[in-house]
Amino acid sequence: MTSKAIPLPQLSGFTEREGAWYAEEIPLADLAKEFGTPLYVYSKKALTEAYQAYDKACTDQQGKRRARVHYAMKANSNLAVIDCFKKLGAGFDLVSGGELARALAIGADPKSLVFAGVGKSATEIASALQAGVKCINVESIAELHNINRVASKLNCRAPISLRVNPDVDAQTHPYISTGLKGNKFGIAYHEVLKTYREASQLPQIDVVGIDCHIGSQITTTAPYLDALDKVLDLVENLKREGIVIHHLDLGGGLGISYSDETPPDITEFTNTLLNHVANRGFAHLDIVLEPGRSLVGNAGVLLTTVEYLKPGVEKNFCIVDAAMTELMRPALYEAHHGIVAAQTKELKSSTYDVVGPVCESGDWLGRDRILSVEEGDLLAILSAGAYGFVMASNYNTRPKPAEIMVDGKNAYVIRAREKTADLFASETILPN
Ligand SMILES: Cc1ncc(COP(=O)(O)O)c(C=O)c1O
Ligand SMILES: N[C@@H](CCCC[NH3+])C(=O)O
Repeated sequence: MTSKAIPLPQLSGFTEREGAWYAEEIPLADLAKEFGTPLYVYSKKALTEAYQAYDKACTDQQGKRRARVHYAMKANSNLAVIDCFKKLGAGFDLVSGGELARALAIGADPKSLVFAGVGKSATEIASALQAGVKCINVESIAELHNINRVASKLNCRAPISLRVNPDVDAQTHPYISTGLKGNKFGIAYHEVLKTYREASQLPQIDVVGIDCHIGSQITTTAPYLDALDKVLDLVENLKREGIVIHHLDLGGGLGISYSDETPPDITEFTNTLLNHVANRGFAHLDIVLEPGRSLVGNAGVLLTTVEYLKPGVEKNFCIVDAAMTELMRPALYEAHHGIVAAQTKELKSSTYDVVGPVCESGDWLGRDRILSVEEGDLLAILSAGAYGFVMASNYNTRPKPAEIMVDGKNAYVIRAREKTADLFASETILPN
């Protein structure tokens, strides 16, 4: 039936009732029938609850706001998803001109936007300044000077913070660790004070904040507190030098449970960080949080149909119609996602590697899964709401799947399935 050996994550938007899996009030099988597979399905309830947990923890008992959530839309940037968060009161963390365009397309307040990224182009910097974003998080001295030049050309001032690389081990997968001195992100800790001094002398630059983001899928608070202490030490030193910091951006990175991980819950995590800031005497700062995965990861599943069962010499393969092109995380990080049959069947179970049709041996979605399935059955790949569709590709000329948002008994197409002909519509062949 399911991969019994490995626990499934706790989900609020997706439940099993009498052997059938539902997205809120709709059986997954009905969604697959109506919209086809592969299919991304998101639960509005699940992402709303996650946001509200952050929002509540960001408000003190007197109702005073202690921090603001700027959703890191890189995790899932579908307009319907970001619009839900905007309506709930979120700002956004951006990493490209494309994400800026998405935020502006849904009418986000530019003053709710922070813009990070190691390689912002002059065009992207200009768009952010023209839009009037809250802050550009600067990741190198060279970028700082480029921002100053662009602001000078536009005859405006650029609000900036420096992204500190605190050299703290987030104890996560090496590909998604960002706060170690060997990572490309942020300004080396020992160079931060010097760079702030330089920034404060530049004619078009306004120093407004300080920023730190140490990685993703982090399951303990200890590395956050280590990084926070280092950042607050810098804020103290800057104050002594007369450089005033107005906001403190603590980044994102809180992990979710894909199977048996036990990250702190959103409330505990947020309280621990904000109480630490307050205990060190910095509660007056405007505090920014940039969660991505913890808001959407467990609010989405990827539905896929079993094409063939292929008994192998060493392994049995369950070949499905989704692939690494739809969900790249297993191929890229050997990431685990729970996989369940959308409808339980009384069949003999077997152990399978769940694989896609793509022409790569790395094209797998789950390994050694115990499943009771036959051809044509529907599987749900769990915890696929973050870094799922956004990392999809058209490799092997595969159209990207549709995305659906479920709200109670209603399902909405929030992105239509791509059409094969559109994939090469902008290509041209030589005249002869
Ligand atoms: C600057 C920045 N902020 C926030 C995030 C969101 O991280 P997560 O989805 O792990 O919460 C990321 C991604 O790691 C990031 O690079
Ligand atoms: N894509 C990564 C997270 C990257 C976070 C962005 N810095 C994942 O799927 O886990």
